[in-house]
Amino acid sequence: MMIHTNNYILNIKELWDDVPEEYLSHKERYENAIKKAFIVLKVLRQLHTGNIQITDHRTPTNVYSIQDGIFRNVNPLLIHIGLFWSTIAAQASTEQQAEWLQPDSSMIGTYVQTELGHGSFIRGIETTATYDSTTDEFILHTPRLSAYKWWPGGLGNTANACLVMAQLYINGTCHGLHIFLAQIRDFDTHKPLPGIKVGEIGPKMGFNTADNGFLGFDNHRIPRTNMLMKNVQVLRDGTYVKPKHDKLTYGSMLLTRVTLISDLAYQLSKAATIAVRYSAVRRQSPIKSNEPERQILDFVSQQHKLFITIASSHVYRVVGLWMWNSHKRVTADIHEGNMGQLPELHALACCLKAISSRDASALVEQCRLACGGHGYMMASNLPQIYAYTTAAVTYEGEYTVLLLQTARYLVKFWRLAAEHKPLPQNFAYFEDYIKKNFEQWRNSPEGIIEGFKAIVAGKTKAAYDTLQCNLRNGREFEEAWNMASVQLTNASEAYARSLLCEVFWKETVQLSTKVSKSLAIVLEQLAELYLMYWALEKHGDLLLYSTISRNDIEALQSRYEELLALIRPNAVGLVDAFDIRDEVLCSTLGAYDGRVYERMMEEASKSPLNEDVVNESFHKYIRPVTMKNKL
Ligand SMILES: CCCCCCC/C=C/C(=O)SCCNC(=O)CCNC(=O)[C@H](O)C(C)(C)COP(=O)(O)OP(=O)(O)OC[C@H]1O[C@@H](n2cnc3c(N)ncnc32)[C@H](O)[C@@H]1OP(=O)(O)O
Ligand SMILES: Cc1cc2nc3c(=O)[nH]c(=O)nc-3n(C[C@H](O)[C@H](O)[C@H](O)COP(=O)(O)OP(=O)(O)OC[C@H]3O[C@@H](n4cnc5c(N)ncnc54)[C@H](O)[C@@H]3O)c2cc1C
Repeated sequence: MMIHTNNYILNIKELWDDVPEEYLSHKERYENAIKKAFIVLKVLRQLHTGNIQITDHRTPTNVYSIQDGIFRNVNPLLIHIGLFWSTIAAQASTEQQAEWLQPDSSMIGTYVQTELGHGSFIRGIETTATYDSTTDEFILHTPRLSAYKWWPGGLGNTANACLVMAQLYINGTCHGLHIFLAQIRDFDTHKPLPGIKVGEIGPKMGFNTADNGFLGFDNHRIPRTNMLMKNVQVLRDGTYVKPKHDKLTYGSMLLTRVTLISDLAYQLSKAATIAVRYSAVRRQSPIKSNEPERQILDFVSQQHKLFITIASSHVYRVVGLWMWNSHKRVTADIHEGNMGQLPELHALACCLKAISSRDASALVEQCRLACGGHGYMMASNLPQIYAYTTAAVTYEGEYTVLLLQTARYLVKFWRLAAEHKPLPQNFAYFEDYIKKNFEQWRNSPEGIIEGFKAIVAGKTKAAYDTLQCNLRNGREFEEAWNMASVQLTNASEAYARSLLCEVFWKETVQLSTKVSKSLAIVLEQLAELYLMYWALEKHGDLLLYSTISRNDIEALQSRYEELLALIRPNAVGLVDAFDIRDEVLCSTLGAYDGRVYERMMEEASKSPLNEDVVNESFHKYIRPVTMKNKL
């Protein structure tokens, strides 16, 4: 059947709510979401098997992105689709994949790693998987309350299987964390299997349809062949065959961190679309007293809040793709047995995931504030986008924890530089910094990129020197590291920013040669705006670590303001170009037709509090008090 999938999905009536989901109870929201999730899953399966064919080259992406509109919150099958299948595909042996990755499988799975007691420090995970060679089984066990799994999406009510991260024990020896496939509910009745305690963790700031759950095992047995065995094996006699790299088990986290960058770009484009369109419709105060009220988008301070959001969405789209391609290359190398590029990929993914999620949530919040009071309405959809985006600062590796991973990588190269040992080309600037080979400041994108590299070098040096000083004062390495951790995270943050600036600028310049002259001009303006914005934000660091002067900063400020004016006429066109349908934006403020006030009134009329002209609480509670002496 040849179908244009977007229209197909848009026409499935059950996927679209008459009553906004905010008016539903926690339970009703889940039930509504799960109904929709299985309609979407069916469409995805039909796409997979070719029963529905793609007539639009962008369709696979759109099926996923349109889910934001269908669920407004989160698809309870997000982890089933996004992490369960991908982890099996990446970490299970060929035979396991053939058995488990069937399109008509009965398994609805999730990725179960975090525990009540441990999320960031995963070596501290307490769930055990003990090999019993007499029965050829692993025994999964939750030894205490803190070992209960806590958080996995879809675990509460939906999943009947999961990939569980547990400490592997063979003959009393702990071999560390490994991943096991465990069935947790009966496929037919959906009742928890004996030895399984499973449930949902309750309402959260966002992710309220994600069905996050808890799970405990009471000596639950699974076949030995349920350990994911692509990179590591346990043989029938209990022999342990080590992986080629001891962090390959962490591969799903690495992949998700990479994919999140593009997802966050998309969330930013939604927030920018809403806030820019609203700012073009909204008029408040004249600029000159004798003039009519102006579109709020004409206020330069409003442009300052919004254009960086448009630019940042492009940055994370470009850098997300760049990281995706790096991940593909490194994974292909790993298949060939070459692990050499893995540490770099991990270091990049950590800091870029941390900064992209932090930037995205700060900018979404900025867009919400830029819409004034109306941005606070759920019907603007900005609160939901914020709640979704800010969760990404924590999940898949908490912000600070990930920056500290990247800091390990930076410190290694600084040590090489300090000891005058050879450095890879991409860290040659560390040596320049040590030799004080400072470039003369240039007020240009290239100059700013060099300036950011000087900040990375300067901050890494400061952190490294503090670390060494702590060591000289007799501290043990881990303690010295903890004492330097504020400076270490600062160095990582600067490193991420320098990467973002460099990759975005270079890719934009390259892209500009392939598109029309007029488009190239706008793309370069956005890229330049991004670099100028961050140079001005970090001007204190530039003064500390580069050769920039006060005059240079003033010139940067003027150019930045010039760019705001240049971008203003294209602002609405730029967000229209994100091409996000009204059904996905779900925003009274951001719809394409600009009927903001009409839509707000239409949404308000859906409030159950408007169902009765006089609410019954008046008779029960208000009237007895207000009319007490008058009756
Ligand atoms: C679009 C999808 C939407 C998704 C929806 C949301 C779903 C959310 C799901 C989740 O949140 S799942 C749970 C995610 N949990 C985490 O991310 C936990 C974060 N913690 C960690 O990753 C680790 O604990 C740690 C912080 C990396 C430390 O691990 P560990 O204690 O084992 O490390 P060390 O022994 O200290 O060794 C560090 C050493 O290892 C290297 N390394 C660490 N991770 C990786 C990796 N993934 N790949 C490659 N290498 C890795 C690291 O570079 C260090 O190397 P050296 O410096 O020692 O050379
Ligand atoms: C919406 C959502 C969905 C999730 N989905 C899943 C899922 O599907 N599957 C799953 O397994 N998990 C999931 N998680 C769990 C998530 O991965 C963890 O919450 C996350 O890894 C952070 O761990 P934590 O909660 O233990 O935070 P903690 O590590 O306790 O962090 C608390 C504070 O301690 C600091 N801190 C901790 N360690 C260090 C350190 N070494 N150095 C410096 N500071 C430190 C942190 O910076 C932070 O400020 C989800 C979480 C959320 C919010």
